[in-house]
Amino acid sequence: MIADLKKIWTVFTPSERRKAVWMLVLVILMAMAETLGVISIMPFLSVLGRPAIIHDNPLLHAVYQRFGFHDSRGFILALGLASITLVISSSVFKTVTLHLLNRFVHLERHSISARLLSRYLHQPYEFFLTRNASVLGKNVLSEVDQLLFELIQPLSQLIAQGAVVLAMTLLIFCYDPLTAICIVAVLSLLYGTIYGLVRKRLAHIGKERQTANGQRYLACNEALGGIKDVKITHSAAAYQRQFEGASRLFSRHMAANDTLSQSPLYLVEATGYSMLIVVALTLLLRSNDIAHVLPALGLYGFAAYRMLPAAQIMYRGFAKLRVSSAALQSIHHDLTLAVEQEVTGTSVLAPQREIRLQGVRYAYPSAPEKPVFDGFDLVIPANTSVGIVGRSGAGKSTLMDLLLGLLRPEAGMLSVDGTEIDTGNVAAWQRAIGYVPQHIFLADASVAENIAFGVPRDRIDMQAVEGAARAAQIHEFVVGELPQGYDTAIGDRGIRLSGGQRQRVGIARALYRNAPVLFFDEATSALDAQTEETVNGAILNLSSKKTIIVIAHKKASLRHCQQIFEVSQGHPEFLRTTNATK
Ligand SMILES: Nc1ncnc2c1ncn2[C@@H]1O[C@H](COP(=O)(O)OP(=O)(O)OP(=O)(O)O)[C@@H](O)[C@H]1O
Repeated sequence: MIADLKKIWTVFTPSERRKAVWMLVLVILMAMAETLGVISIMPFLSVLGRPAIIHDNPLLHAVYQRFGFHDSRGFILALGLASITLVISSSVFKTVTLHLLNRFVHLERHSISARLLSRYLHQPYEFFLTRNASVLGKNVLSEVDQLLFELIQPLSQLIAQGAVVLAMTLLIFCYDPLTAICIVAVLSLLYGTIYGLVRKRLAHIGKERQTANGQRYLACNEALGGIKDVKITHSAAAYQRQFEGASRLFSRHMAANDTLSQSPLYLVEATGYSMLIVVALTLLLRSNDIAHVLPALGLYGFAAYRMLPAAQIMYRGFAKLRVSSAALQSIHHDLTLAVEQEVTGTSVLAPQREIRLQGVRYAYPSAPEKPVFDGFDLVIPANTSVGIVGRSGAGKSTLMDLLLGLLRPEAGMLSVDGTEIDTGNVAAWQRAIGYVPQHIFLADASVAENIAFGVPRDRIDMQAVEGAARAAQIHEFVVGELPQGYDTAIGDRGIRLSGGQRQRVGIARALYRNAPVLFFDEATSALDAQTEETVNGAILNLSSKKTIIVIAHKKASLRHCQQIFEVSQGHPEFLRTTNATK
């Protein structure tokens, strides 16, 4: 538990830790205000029960004299009003503190999920080859909620109510130490025993809840993301079952968690109120004077009224800490992932002479013993067009990812004009690149926003968008057939466009930035022969001063390229230099 508490502390940033300390101070003040409310009822009840006490008790007498009261009725009235004022003020203060606490917790949700997403986005590309995207999404959106609302919020309430219980105990202790010790002992024994009985079950629920939550997200994302395959293979029922299984388990665990963390309340309430009656009877037997018993009973009653729910909330905090431990572990782990220092700047590393892969070895993390390349050499002269072919699985996409600087060679290097590409200059190299992948990702935004991908709407250069769209042979379609031209929304992942149209939007995107190096990974495979020919011709015409690298399955798609290499068995084989001119 101590380890978990330390982890929570490290999840906060230094400024959030300072805020957390302020919250703690407010919470303690809240407990003090509450105690004052309880104390204020005592003189009122004492005088109400036995007005003569005004003159017996020196403190009451001094107050009576100081404010110039003439009869006990007026004094009782004033004491009652003072007590009401204190109780109301303490409630107002509590409400404000509660709001501040809630604000802190909700803004923490924002802060932690934003930092977690940022951590993920700054991981190297390889990280995403081994981690499932929907699990990462679940961590950012759902596990952070679990951490905040099922752990940090109950924990803050635990501290708040802990202070209340402590203040109440001290108050009763001043009045009657033995009773205070008895109350604390009984409450601790009750809650301690219950917690001891359920703690293992709570930890188990926490772990299973997290797995079930992941499976829920996975089933949902896969079914909706691959809706076409789901429809055609009629696998909706299977996905529905997969989702429902995980979702039901998740809900059952949440229900068990709520029950286990709430159920002792009734037992403890029953015990608490029974104890109150026992205390009342004992007091009555001891003094036989109801006037003496009344104030003490008022105090105990009010203290019990405040203490029992507070003790229950404390128990709930401990129980939630147990259940949410698994979520805390994974968020804490991911928040401490090392991130690549992003090199800021605008420099562009455009090749003047060559792009070179030299002695490159690369194996995927999941198959470290099976390198895709070992001792791989390739030289791409600047301002030429180079085609790369190879059978399926030969390593073309891996080669592309190495050239793009997404994958880092384990041995050997990628260099541009003799400069080795490393973490310090990979961003400058990538700024020189326009890339058209095999599967183009289109955002649910307008055509213009998709072509100028990543550029804020108001900073899009519409002339450049149109120029790129013309070169990619999509301009006529956009202005002629789309209802709002470049402003037309193309739907989630471009669902309102054909495969070829999507590819051409992707090509226009690569051309928009006017990058000196263009990579095409099977980028024209969805185009008919005539459009492919026109697109390829247009790209090569447009890019008279560009280095173009094209990956294709069919050699025929590479006829515009000046050099063609075939990748086979981890090595490039120079096939030919074509007559293609740029
Ligand atoms: N993330 C990965 N983890 C492990 N192995 C991988 C991964 N991606 C690809 N591979 C393996 O690396 C080899 C090269 O794959 P790559 O995708 O580069 O081939 P390719 O030539 O582009 O194939 P295709 O033309 O079918 O797209 C294959 O044996 C493949 O199984």
